[in-house]
Amino acid sequence: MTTLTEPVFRGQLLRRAYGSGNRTVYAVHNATATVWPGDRIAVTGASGSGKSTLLHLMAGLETPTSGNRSWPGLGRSPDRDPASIGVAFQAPSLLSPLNVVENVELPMLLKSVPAGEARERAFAALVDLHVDDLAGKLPEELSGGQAQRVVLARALVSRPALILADEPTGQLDHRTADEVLQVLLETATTYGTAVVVATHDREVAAKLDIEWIMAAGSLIVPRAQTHQ
Ligand SMILES: Nc1ncnc2c1ncn2[C@@H]1O[C@H](COP(=O)(O)OP(=O)(O)OP(=O)(O)O)[C@@H](O)[C@H]1O
Repeated sequence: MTTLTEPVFRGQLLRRAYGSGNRTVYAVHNATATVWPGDRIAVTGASGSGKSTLLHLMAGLETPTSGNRSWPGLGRSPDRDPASIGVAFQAPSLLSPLNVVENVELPMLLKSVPAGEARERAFAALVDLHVDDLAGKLPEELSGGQAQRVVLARALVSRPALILADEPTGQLDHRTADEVLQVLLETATTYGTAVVVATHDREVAAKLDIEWIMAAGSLIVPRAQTHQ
């Protein structure tokens, strides 16, 4: 039976290799870490150090070359229920035929939330992220920063147990970045959501409680997080 005291993610000696032979790159090398409900984690490190690959492994979107991972606190694997993890990744991920509000309500409809409630919650998330005026627009009509906020609204709206966000404020001005991070953290507090944010921005990292550092594929985490 699932209890609230189980981690939402556990990875042990996770590796992800690209290429083969002497061209093999270990984007992530022997990463071991645990995420507990409500954790607020920044993943920092230089460009190319493996932050995005780590988040993709944690989301179940990449298969590890070796190592084990599990999501005990989610009750089931994200392979079977994609809506239980909210993801906000760098690659354009909004569905192009759907407008903004339809994109944001989609994870809830997949979870069988009634359509009226899904629409209401989608609007509320857009209001929180100051993009409700864009509700009827198509993804191709959005700027990079607007799309980033819509993707974040979609990640938050189904109140997942775990949100993984890759540079969620990378295309935003300073003030908007602060507001967006605030919304993310408030939502996390309200719903006990664990948040893992990959970022280059020291100010963003300073607002989170725990720092994981990626260095050339190796993950350095606070000691307490490797032994639980
Ligand atoms: N699909 C892929 N095929 C081959 N190599 C890849 C692939 N994805 C990532 N890599 C390599 O793995 C390493 C880690 O990449 P990753 O995107 O995870 O780093 P990052 O820390 O997120 O970088 P950035 O901060 O620039 O987004 C890099 O050397 C990259 O070139």
